[in-house]
Amino acid sequence: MTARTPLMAGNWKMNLNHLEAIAHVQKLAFALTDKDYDAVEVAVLPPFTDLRSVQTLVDGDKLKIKYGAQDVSAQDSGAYTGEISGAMLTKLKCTYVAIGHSERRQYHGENEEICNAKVKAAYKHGLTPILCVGEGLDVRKAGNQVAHTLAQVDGALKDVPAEQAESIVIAYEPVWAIGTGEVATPEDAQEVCGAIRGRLAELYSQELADKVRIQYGGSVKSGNVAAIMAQPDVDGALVGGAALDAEEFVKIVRFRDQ
Ligand SMILES: O=C[C@H](O)COP(=O)(O)O
Repeated sequence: MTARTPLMAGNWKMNLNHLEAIAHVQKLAFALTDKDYDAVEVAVLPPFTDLRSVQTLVDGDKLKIKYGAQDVSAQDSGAYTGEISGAMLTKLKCTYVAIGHSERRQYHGENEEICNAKVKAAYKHGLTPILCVGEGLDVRKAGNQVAHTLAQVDGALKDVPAEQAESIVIAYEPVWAIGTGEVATPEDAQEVCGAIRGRLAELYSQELADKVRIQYGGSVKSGNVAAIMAQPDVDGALVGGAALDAEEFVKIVRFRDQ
């Protein structure tokens, strides 16, 4: 089995303007040490309007924090008002881009076909997708969380070759746990994250599946992160609300101390 470096990513959603973004990243940079970066990869996903400020800070101070966007257009360029292309994000030296977050699926009608096109667009432009998947409460109550989530994985990875898919990050985010304070139990997280790894092995190979990082997301906090990270198929967290508090996010990065 390949050792997977945990990825702790803060998804700021529609919070923090570009000035607040600078102050926030400075706080993270001040607190995080080489010891932290040796153990964990740390990333932030600010709103589009913050990315240039974050890039300037990260470049200027040679920070080890990675960053990325919360969405990307499936198109390369042209008459797509309001869209941001992968090339634009690469130009800003983004590493990651979240694709198919449940809020994009819920409020912007993003389905498997769109997520698949966005995954392909991300790879085309040299970005690493953080593909977000996960079931809503009705599906969970019916006990169909694994089948539902695996169908999302299948759809988003359709015709994506192994040499690209091996670098993907998949974030399992049960929708009922997002922003609700109702975190999945470690066993719930492991059940679905393990099934995702199993599906990657079927779609590609066990070797590829063992390389892919699978995050859990949904009400992650410093108080619950250690138990979730102790699960064998959980390789990081996609953190929403708690990532807006720099001190709390640093504690999450230091999950081994909690
Ligand atoms: O992308 C992050 C997730 O939506 C989790 O958000 P949350 O930590 O506020 O529950």
